[in-house]
Amino acid sequence: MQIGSEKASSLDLLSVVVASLSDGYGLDSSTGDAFVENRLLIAVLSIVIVVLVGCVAIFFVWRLSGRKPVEPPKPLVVKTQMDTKEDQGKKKVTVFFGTQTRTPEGFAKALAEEAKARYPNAIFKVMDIDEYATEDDEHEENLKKESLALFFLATYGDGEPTDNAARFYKWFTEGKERGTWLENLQFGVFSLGNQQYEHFNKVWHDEIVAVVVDELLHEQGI
Ligand SMILES: Cc1cc2nc3c(=O)[nH]c(=O)nc-3n(C[C@H](O)[C@H](O)[C@H](O)COP(=O)(O)O)c2cc1C
Repeated sequence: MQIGSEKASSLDLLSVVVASLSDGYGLDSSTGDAFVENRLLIAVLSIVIVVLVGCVAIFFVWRLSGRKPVEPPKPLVVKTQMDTKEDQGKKKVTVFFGTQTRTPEGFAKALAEEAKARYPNAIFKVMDIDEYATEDDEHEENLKKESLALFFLATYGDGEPTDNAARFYKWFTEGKERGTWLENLQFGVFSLGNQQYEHFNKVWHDEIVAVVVDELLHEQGI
């Protein structure tokens, strides 16, 4: 079988090898050169591919090792105890939430986070209003120590407070005879409701849950 010495393809080489095996022919010198050249080419290509694969692998390892592990969101620390030493002298803000399915809690936490970033010298506590006091007397005792309180209160049922705010609401609205005792308290009340409800943000006497709290805070604070 004749094979051009200059341009022997892999196919040609293969057929020579097969022929030499079956017919006992040996490779002539030119075919041998082409074979050596192709082997060299394959070896170079193999090295290039191995180097490329290695580079890609090193790149991915480097990317993965450089990437910071995803940190879970830090829970907002809810302080229930009085000031620690480092807190003393700082403005204290308590953000209460009255909620059924946590929407007001989300707002309260978002506000506290934003405010913390803006006012690093203030201390923000986010508080489930139901956990503010175990006994009714504690409500008064604790509220007297507040200087700035924010309330996020949702309206439910026929314009009623949420379950977790019911106890505070009852205590607060039934204690009108307390007179003026919150004069040092600055406060803000945010009402959460839905206009699609007949009693949009309303309780008896056409008052809003949050408005009731707001009005009473005014009454008892001024
Ligand atoms: C069963 C139910 C009753 C509600 N009743 C009232 C209502 O009487 N007046 C009102 O303004 N909003 C009402 N809302 C709307 C909620 O106050 C509002 O969706 C609020 O954001 C819910 O907060 P949450 O995450 O604490 O449930 C009611 C919602 C539900 C699901």
